[in-house]
Amino acid sequence: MTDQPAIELNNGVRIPQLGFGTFQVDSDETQRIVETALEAGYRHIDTAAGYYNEDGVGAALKASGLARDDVFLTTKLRNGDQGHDSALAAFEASRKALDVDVVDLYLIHWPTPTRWLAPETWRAFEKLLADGAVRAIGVSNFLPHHLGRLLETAGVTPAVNQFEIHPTHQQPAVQDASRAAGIAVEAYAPIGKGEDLSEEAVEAIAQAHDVSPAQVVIRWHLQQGRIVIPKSATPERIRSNIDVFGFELTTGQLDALTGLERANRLFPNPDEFEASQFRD
Ligand SMILES: NC(=O)C1=CN([C@@H]2O[C@H](COP(=O)(O)OP(=O)(O)OC[C@H]3O[C@@H](n4cnc5c(N)ncnc54)[C@H](OP(=O)(O)O)[C@@H]3O)[C@@H](O)[C@H]2O)C=CC1
Ligand SMILES: O=C(O)C(=O)[C@@H](O)[C@H](O)C(=O)CO
Repeated sequence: MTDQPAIELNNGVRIPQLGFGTFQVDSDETQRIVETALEAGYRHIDTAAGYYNEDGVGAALKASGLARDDVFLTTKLRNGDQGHDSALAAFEASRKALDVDVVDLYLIHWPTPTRWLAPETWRAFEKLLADGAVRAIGVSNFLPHHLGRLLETAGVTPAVNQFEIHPTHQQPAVQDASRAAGIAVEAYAPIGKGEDLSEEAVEAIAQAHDVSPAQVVIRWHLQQGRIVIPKSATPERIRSNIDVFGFELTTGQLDALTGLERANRLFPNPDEFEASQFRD
């Protein structure tokens, strides 16, 4: 493992704080960009059954020649596979596609509150954890009331909540509720799908440090203790997005970025997103 910051999860497992996202990339391209990412030094890859590219991630891992223990792999359960037995079957399919024995972090992708199958899904996740098939279990897109509802019946507290956080949409109440429950906060769409990079404050801070706007925003997440998983399919950006350990933002610069909040949601509201994520 390269010398990068890690966060200790609530069960003692350590996750590299900076990871690499793979949403909206097909399998072949995923293999190429994950190979580039691993060469650049990323040791944490984020995928999902619903991205239909887990096999590309697995192929890149094999091709890299890195030891399995040196790379932290996260995948997620598709909404349509929630339920106890269906989650266990879907996990086996993900494990096969990734071509690994153990997944480091397995997430319930969305709460799907109308169907609300989280309690029985979570029992399956707890079994996978007890069996050693996964090292940590968590959730994604859970708002405070979804966390509260899950915790009423959960035996194991989720290790991670992965949700949308970038300068123009930070969801402070979700961050606070997650942390208060001992759940690590992981930022997805961390640079606002690229859209937050043209904010004047971001550009000014980038100029001051002679770095890119993306490096500034990634650094803002890291200095605030969040796990962060930027995606890029562009080799130069893949490399520069991890080159963020040679400068530090001042408190004033952190505050200026936090001041960009304007509830600018780019992904669905978790209270409304019930899509199965099946392809057909
Ligand atoms: N749990 C969930 O529901 C969700 C999880 N995720 C996860 O989070 C990851 C990251 O989120 P994502 O939605 O991909 O968005 P990001 O915020 O990571 O932004 C990705 C976009 O920014 C561009 N970009 C990347 N680096 C730079 C740079 N240095 N300069 C300029 N533009 C740049 C990319 O372009 P290009 O690729 O062309 O370089 C791409 O268009 C996902 O890939 C996925 O793994 C995301 C959404 C939902
Ligand atoms: O990227 C993800 O992980 C997602 O779950 C979402 O992008 C979701 O699948 C979607 O497509 C929202 O429109």
